[in-house]
Amino acid sequence: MQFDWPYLFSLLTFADFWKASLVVVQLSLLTWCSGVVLGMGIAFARRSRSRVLRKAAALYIWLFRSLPLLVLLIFIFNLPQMFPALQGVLGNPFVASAIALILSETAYIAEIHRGGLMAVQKGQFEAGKALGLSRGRINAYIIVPQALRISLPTLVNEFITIVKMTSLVSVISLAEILMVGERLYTDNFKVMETLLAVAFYYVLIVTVFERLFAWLEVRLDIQRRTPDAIDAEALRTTLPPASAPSRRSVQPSAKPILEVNGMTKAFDGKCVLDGIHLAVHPGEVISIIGPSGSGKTTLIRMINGLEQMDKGEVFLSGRSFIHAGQPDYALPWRTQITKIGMVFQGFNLFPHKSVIDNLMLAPRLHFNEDPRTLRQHCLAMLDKVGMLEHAYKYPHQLSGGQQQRVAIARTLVMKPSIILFDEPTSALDPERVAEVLDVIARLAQEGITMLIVTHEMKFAFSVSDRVVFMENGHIAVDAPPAEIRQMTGSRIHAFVNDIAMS
Ligand SMILES: Nc1ncnc2c1ncn2[C@@H]1O[C@H](COP(=O)(O)OP(=O)(O)OP(=O)(O)O)[C@@H](O)[C@H]1O
Repeated sequence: MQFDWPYLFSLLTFADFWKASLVVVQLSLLTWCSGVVLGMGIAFARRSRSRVLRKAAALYIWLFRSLPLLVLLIFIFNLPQMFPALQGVLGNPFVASAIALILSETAYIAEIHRGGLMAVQKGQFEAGKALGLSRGRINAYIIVPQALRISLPTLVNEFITIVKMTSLVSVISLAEILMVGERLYTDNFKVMETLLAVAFYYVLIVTVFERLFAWLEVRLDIQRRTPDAIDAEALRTTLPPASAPSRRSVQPSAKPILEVNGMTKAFDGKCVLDGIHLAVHPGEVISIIGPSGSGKTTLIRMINGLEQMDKGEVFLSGRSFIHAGQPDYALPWRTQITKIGMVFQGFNLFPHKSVIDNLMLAPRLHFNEDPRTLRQHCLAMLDKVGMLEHAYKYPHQLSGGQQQRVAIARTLVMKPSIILFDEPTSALDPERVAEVLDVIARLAQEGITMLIVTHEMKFAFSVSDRVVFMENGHIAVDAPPAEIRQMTGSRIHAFVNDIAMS
């Protein structure tokens, strides 16, 4: 039998094929979009703390990944035999196909999302939590956008798989591309010509969508973005005047702004903090030093609820803030957390947001401030840490020291009563350490209350009102630097000298 080229070319303009292509596109998009949304729900359920939810999600994924799509399609299309009331809905092959495809694809896409969610660094959630954002907002604004960006290539791949899988729905008589072809070649026996036309339509759909998604990937790729140029000098003149640095005035007699009472914590049965008591007064700068593993970071993380304590309580401005056994996101914590700022060792900037958006995210969600005023305030804080000209860059376009200065500005825009610093310079190259320490020293001069975990002894002794020396989960020394300098022959003296020599 001769290959019929004119017949093949005529099929490229055959109306039924174009209509069937539209059905394939509609069905694929509906399946993919529903799968992306529902799959995210299942992925979260899979990571939920609720055992029931975790089990239910795992069961769903196991079941619908095990069932062949063909079996599912025929089963759903024939369900009205058991439940005649469903005939009105499932009697429509498009609806039955969509339901079967969505049920099946959601299971696969949920696992893709789970991979994406797992790839987002834990510090991102903690940064959101430290900024007082609810779990839902952290997920919506910080975690999910990053997870989707990570999974996009795999999700696109899944879309293409869906397009090809739609050919199976011909089994329940939906007029998609393969079905149109089958009808033709069973009439005229021109199998090769017809199947080539069928292939053409699938390749065309896949190519169009591949191009579309490739364009989307480029648009979403922040690595390719060049930041808008900024005239920092001109911008500075539009900013609200920086408040004149208030001379530091520590009032030891005033009520503590932060009080830690009997804080105790064990990890895997090993006591890491053993009944810590600490009072921080307004305007005070306290450095926490001590050997590795003495519990400094754990202490600071428990003060703002990033880690749960076993015993004890934290008071903020005289009010109970966190206590042992308190559920995560309990009300007192929720309402007061923005008063405590946190600067992390690893910066934890949001990589999918520009510098200015990193600063604006939390205040925009917390405070009912006019967006223009808020933006000006954020720019002023960037100016304060010497980062104004970098306002429209992304975190990956900054050095470590610059990222840490942005992280400090992000904390300052929340107008906290006290800022906790967890080894703010430990992740920096030696030549970048000074620029961050300078910023912290300036904040100290302005009278901002600070609790700083640090290994920078010279800095700690020069800016602090008190130095707290921790050892084996205890506070071994809590005294002004001048007093500590007199403690020759003591353990802290030896420790400080050791660090200074190293
Ligand atoms: N999530 C955790 N699970 C188990 N053990 C932990 C956890 N976090 C901290 N620890 C342990 O608690 C102890 C204190 O850790 P922590 O990070 O508070 O010490 P640190 O004084 O800050 O040390 P470094 O100066 O090295 O950062 C260490 O022995 C550490 O291994």
